[in-house]
Amino acid sequence: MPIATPEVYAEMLDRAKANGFAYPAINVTSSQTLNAALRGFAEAESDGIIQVSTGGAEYLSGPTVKDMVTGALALAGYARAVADKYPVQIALHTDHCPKDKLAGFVNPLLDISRQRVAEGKDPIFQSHMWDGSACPLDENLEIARDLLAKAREANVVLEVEIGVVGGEEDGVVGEMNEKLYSTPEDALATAEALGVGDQGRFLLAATFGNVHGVYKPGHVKLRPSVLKEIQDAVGAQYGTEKPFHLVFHGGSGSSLDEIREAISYGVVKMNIDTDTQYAFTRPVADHMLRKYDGVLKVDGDVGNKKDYDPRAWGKSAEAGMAARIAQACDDLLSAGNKL
Ligand SMILES: O=C(CO)COP(=O)(O)O
Ligand SMILES: O=C[C@H](O)COP(=O)(O)O
Ligand SMILES: [Zn+2]
Ligand SMILES: [Zn+2]
Repeated sequence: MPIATPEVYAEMLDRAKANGFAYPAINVTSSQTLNAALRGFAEAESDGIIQVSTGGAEYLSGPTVKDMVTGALALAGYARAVADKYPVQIALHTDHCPKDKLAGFVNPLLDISRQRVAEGKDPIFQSHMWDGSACPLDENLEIARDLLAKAREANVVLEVEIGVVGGEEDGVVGEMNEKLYSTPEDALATAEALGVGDQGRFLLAATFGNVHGVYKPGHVKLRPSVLKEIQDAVGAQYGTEKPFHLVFHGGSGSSLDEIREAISYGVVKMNIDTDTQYAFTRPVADHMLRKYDGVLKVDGDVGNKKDYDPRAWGKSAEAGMAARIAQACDDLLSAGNKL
């Protein structure tokens, strides 16, 4: 299938909310992890979302080049070419973009998409995330308002974050405090600033103890009921049930109960990175340890080209990651549910 058009993406998101399921949103950083994600979605017969972080985009441009726009465009171009071969709908998204990176990432990408849409083409990415969680809420929402207007012109969905996601993001470890839980007041302010879909389509990452990375139990507690409080408060004010399309960050390591409860409150997208990173690398570790005398030139020997060919371990890595994604599709009830 071609990459989801804005119309198809809108239908995907609305179907998920109406039918009580969510899409895994998988972070990718290379053609291999992208191919693994496509394979995982196809094997689960699930539509899905593939996303790239600012660090991922920088890496994709070449680790010495470090240009986020170049890397993001390269990833999208590659995805557009290969996604055609899979029987599922895939939307492309860019992950957390803080204020100091807007000018070098989301703004130029939105400009390119606006230009394309003016020429009658589809946008490059179907959605972008603005992460204003480090700003005061007023400023976060003011920037979100501007971006939502630009995104609307580009036929792009905007994801915004209220509250804070803990753990690691681009190597920076965030604080663990009460800000990890969004409040109904934050959500009401969001609806006031951005509407409830009438000023342009947006996704809301309202936090409920979400953390990037996987930690030992007891670190922070996920409280999905925070999402219900938010939907109920804003729903009562605007006379709609579950007004927000919600995003669950830090999906790795979450229990099935937490996931299913969150979905029941209107989560339509769950981000997964750490678990799929591990699922990719685990088979590589196995390969290197089992075949160390093939991948290394031990004691002056010549090694084994068949073992150190990057495709040999790359294929196992991709299979491992694809299986974890198929698992996520089962957990999120998107498996077997494609458009
Ligand atoms: O939220 C995420 C990306 O935005 C992913 O979080 P995890 O790495 O904890 O799965
Ligand atoms: O933001 C969280 C995702 O796990 C992306 O991670 P990254 O910023 O290290 O690419
Ligand atoms: Zn954040
Ligand atoms: Zn996140």
